Amino acid sequence: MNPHRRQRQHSPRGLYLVTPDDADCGQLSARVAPLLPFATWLQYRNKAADPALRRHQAAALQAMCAEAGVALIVNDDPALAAAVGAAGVHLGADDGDIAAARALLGADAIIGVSCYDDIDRARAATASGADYLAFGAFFPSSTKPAARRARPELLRQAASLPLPRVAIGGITPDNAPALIAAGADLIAVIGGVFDAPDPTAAARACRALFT
Ligand SMILES: Cc1ncc(COP(=O)(O)OP(=O)(O)O)c(N)n1
Ligand SMILES: Cc1nc(C(=O)O)sc1CCOP(=O)(O)O
Ligand SMILES: [Mg+2]
Repeated sequence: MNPHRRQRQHSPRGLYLVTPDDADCGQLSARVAPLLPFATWLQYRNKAADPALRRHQAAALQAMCAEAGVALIVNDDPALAAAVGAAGVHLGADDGDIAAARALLGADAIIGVSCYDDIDRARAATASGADYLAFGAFFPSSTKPAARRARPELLRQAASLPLPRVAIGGITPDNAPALIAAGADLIAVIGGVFDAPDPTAAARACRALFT
């Protein structure tokens, strides 16, 4: 079995690092490499890249993740996840359905679903075979300023569902403890790590919140 997919059998916890849009392949790899020791999962997300660049960057990150023992999850695009042998895919409301992704990626793949502030969407995703549920945005996000906002109480409510809960949106090492106390199993972070004065220290601090 792919060792990165084996995590699906356990209860994943920790930092779910998400990449910033960065068109420079070498720079993206150099920014991510020192952070991988602190990440449970890495999501490749680049909303600005064309398909060729996305393919190139996803393949480079997959090689780094395989080396580091971190599961790579590709945002939006099950076909790209399959092409580079990633561990899974993250699907939002506009990104296609779980069944199609499952058919393409197989039973072991990690398929995550955005639930925003909507517990009914989380129930439906659970019934459709999702592997984790993402809620947010919990804090103002400079990456996604117009993101719908969610309250920590939603994480408590989602404890009734049998899947890992991911919190996203404006998360930093300073504000994450309230979300973890509310039940977040993973914190998904872009700016709170990559825009920090010392990204490695920020990633380490996120990781330490789960120990
Ligand atoms: C872990 C995680 N949670 C939520 C999202 C957002 O997905 P989506 O709503 O499809 O928005 P985009 O990221 O595609 O702009 C995510 N990517 N990851
Ligand atoms: C990609 C994304 N999705 C969100 C949601 O609420 O679904 S918030 C968000 C942005 C996450 O980046 P940062 O950590 O910089 O705020
Ligand atoms: Mg999406």
